[in-house]
Amino acid sequence: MNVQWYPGHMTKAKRMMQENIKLIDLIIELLDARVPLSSRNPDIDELGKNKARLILLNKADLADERCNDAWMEYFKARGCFVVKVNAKSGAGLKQIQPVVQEACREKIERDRRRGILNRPVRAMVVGIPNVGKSTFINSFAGKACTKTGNKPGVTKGAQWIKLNKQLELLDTPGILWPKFEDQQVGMKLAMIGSIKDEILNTEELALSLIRFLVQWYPESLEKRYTMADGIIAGTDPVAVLESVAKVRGCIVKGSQLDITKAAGILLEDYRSGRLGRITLEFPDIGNK
Ligand SMILES: Nc1nc2c(ncn2[C@@H]2O[C@H](COP(=O)(O)OP(=O)(O)OP(=O)(O)O)[C@@H](O)[C@H]2O)c(=O)[nH]1
Repeated sequence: MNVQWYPGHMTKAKRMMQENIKLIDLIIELLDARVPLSSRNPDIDELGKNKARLILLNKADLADERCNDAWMEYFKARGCFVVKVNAKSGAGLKQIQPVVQEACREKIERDRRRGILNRPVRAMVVGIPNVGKSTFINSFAGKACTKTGNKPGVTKGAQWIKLNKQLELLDTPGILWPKFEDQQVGMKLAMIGSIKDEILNTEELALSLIRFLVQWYPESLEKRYTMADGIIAGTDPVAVLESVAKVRGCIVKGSQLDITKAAGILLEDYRSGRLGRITLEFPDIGNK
């Protein structure tokens, strides 16, 4: 499956980010905890060089907790500051502030040496579409925050959300487009729902997901669809998808199975977490 999307907006978004990056001290990079490598755009390393960086493993509630811990270790071992969060419920957000202080220690000390005291750290949230940037900004900023509006010397239109005395957030997140050179990356991003289904072959995608689940999380299929003995063990993904269609009553024209509908149901069950907490890539063995 050849996954391509959004080509027209990329240049504009990148230019906006380049402008905004000049204004900030810290980049808060959101990754999807289910696909931390595939949801990462390496351009950020170039765009954000000389800036402090904090990685947030978002949607941690949808990912396998053991894998979350392994990914935390992976990023820490590479010298990154990392926190796992659920931007939707707010879980993990309290741990961010102290890590921000730590990530920006150099800047804070530099300010102090120059006699600048208490200048807040300015941060920008970046990430691929649908990773949870707006949700994060809203829940992290909460209700108590105030928008500080335009400031002199700052690009017109840049709005800052004052979170507390130590931290201000740019209210417009930076959108990074994922890299599709590797088709596996495109597939995984499609599985988590970051690519519009209209441009995909959902049956092919569902079959790929089934192949993965049969290998790594067979119990998730057994539990959700109470499948007959042997279907999952048989490892024929088509048989599994047909079984989903039967269990969910996806029938057309009297008795024919509606495989497209079953594929949609399976993908939605995965994306929403109804299949359980499932991570699609793991640090030790790469493409799981
Ligand atoms: N389960 C879960 N869902 C989340 C989490 N964070 C965000 N979401 C959901 O993910 C979807 C996308 O979130 P957004 O905040 O719109 O993502 P975005 O990165 O701003 O998206 P773009 O505007 O497309 O760039 C929404 O349905 C959110 O409710 C999370 O931590 N856990």
